[in-house]
Amino acid sequence: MARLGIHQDFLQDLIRLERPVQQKVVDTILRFEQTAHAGAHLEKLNKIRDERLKSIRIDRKYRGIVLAPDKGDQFTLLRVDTHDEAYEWVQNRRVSVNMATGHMEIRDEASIDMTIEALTQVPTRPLKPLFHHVSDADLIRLGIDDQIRKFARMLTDVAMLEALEGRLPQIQYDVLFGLAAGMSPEDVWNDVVGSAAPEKINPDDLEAATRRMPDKVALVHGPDELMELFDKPFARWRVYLHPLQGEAALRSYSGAAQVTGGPGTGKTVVALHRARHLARQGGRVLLTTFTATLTRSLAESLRLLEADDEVLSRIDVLTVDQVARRVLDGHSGKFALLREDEEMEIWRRIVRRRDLDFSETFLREEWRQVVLAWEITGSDGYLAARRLGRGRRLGSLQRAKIWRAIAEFEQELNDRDLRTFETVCVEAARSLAERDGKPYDHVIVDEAQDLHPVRWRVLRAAVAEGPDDLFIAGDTHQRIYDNRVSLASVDIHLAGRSTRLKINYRTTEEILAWSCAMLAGEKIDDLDGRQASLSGCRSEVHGAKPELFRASTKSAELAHLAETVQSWLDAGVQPEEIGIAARSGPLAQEAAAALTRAGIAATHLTRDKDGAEGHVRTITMHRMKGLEFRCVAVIGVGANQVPAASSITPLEEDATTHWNDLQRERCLLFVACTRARERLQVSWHGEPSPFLNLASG
Ligand SMILES: Nc1ncnc2c1ncn2[C@@H]1O[C@H](COP(=O)(O)OP(=O)(O)OP(=O)(O)O)[C@@H](O)[C@H]1O
Repeated sequence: MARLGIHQDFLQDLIRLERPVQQKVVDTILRFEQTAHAGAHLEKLNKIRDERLKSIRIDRKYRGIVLAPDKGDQFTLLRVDTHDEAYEWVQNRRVSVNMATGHMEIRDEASIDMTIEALTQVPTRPLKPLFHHVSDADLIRLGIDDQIRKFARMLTDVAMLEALEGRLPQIQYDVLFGLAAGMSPEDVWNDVVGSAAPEKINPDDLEAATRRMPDKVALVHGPDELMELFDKPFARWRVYLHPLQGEAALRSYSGAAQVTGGPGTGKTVVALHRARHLARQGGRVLLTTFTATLTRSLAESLRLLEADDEVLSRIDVLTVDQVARRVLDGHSGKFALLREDEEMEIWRRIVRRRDLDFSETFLREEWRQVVLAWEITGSDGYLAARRLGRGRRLGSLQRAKIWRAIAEFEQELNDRDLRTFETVCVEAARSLAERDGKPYDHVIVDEAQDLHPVRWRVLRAAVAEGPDDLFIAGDTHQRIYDNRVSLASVDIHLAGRSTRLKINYRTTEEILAWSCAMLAGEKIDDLDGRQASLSGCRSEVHGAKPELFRASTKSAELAHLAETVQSWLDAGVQPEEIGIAARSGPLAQEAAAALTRAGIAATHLTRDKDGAEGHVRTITMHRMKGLEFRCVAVIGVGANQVPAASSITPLEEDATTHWNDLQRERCLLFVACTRARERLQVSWHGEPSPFLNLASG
């Protein structure tokens, strides 16, 4: 039976078509797949360069463009447009196989030929060729074919290359752009070409070429899946998986493994596919992360991915704290949990009573980051502790005083039978470690960068050490809480079982590059004790540059926000596809009120309040994690608001924590900006935040 693959770019176009046209596209595709001689539906086009491109009739006005291979029965739908537009597109295009990646690629062959011709006419000028430093052998190895090589050799300036962006096959353009920017062929190979080339590439076998790119061309199984794909085009991650994503999600590992990568590279998608894969094999799976909001969104996505209730019943989607509470409820019964402000009050009383010259925040962090993180139980251990990650040097006498204060705090919790989230985890980890039977066969962690060591110990103890025990997805550039860990210190050893994803599927290249520039020069550790890197993280989708707006007052900033949101709505963006992020809850709330006053329905999202249908969402930057929007406005990015002064430890109190706090605030802004799919506006009143990348907006 003929199979029709759907190219992902086409799916994006489809969202823009009117509903009745979408329905006709679905009908056409179903008819195509149901007939024995699928080719019979296809029309040959005259005067086109590549005869393997055929047209398919959708209705009187619309045509589809289908790649029909010379042999085989796998076809690929590349485009749907009005008759004239579709014909204009196809006329000059040629499809080929990239000899480095083995993938199918499309170029505007006519424009490239015309440019070569025009350049040949220009009298030679004594300018150095742009690629004088790159040998033909390197160009060929990087997949630059004859036509593009001829073009590349004529260039003397990168602007000439940029003028043909969108007309060259994308990978070949990126290769040349990287070389022109001074990257070595090795770096270009690693960052652009990516994975190892397939062994044997047949330049004429387009069917094999499309099979090698499941993240771009998905073969849909049956009409239901097809309808669903059209109904929920944003959930296309269910069927389009990059080979690296698929491999990371489905392979067997001899022990703990991780997937890393910059924002929007599909780490959560991999975690979801892995959870389903392991549950389908009969395993009891824990899919976990650090906030209840994120678990809710994971659970929803999982239901999109897997319809079988039996498989779903084998997957628990819980925060680590929920897992720990379940364990304790099981053997200690109900217990009282301290809120953070109540806990601070106890520390404050201890500081006053003992007349200490340390703040309550310093003591609490010393307890969390040294005593709990390193499982210190006695004064000897504390006096000898290396206090990694803490910046203030402490003499023996100071340590002794601090230890007395910590012991008093722990005693008070004990006497009053109180627990904090962390102590619940400590007890749960101990209880789990003593058990022979573990509650799970596989533990999958998303947003791993934000878990405290005590939570890691719960997870380590919840699954027996062995093949496929722990699978960890995270990106330390997006760490937005105070928790740092080296996995080896909690007995999780990755031993090189790590995959780094590089293609961002959420954001445009313009938004991604602008946001990444805010982290340039920051030294950020990964979970394995090495330095993390965003190099090579890129998006294949282009769009408008981020817009920066400086207002003189807060009300002028909010008035400008209302104008921007209105212009997005006027352009056809749905209200719920717009997210407004602010550093503080009150500012996010004010933004919702300002929008409402301007006649735009808006809701401020909180732990207990989801956005209503037809409402724009305003959210704190912390709550942006796990969400994404077509259009994002980040507001209040002024020097007085970002970083938030109250979240920064004074330099004189603890220098390391001070710098860590600043880095975390910078990462928080990075997270908020990288939630935008298509449009990003960043605004402030007064002086701009020192983190802002003012240069290239
Ligand atoms: N192979 C793919 N094809 C199409 N879309 C994809 C693919 N992989 C991921 N996506 C989409 O990209 C977006 C980001 O994916 P996901 O949330 O998994 O990334 P992430 O790496 O976990 O992001 P972050 O670290 O920023 O939270 C989602 O909209 C997802 O649907």
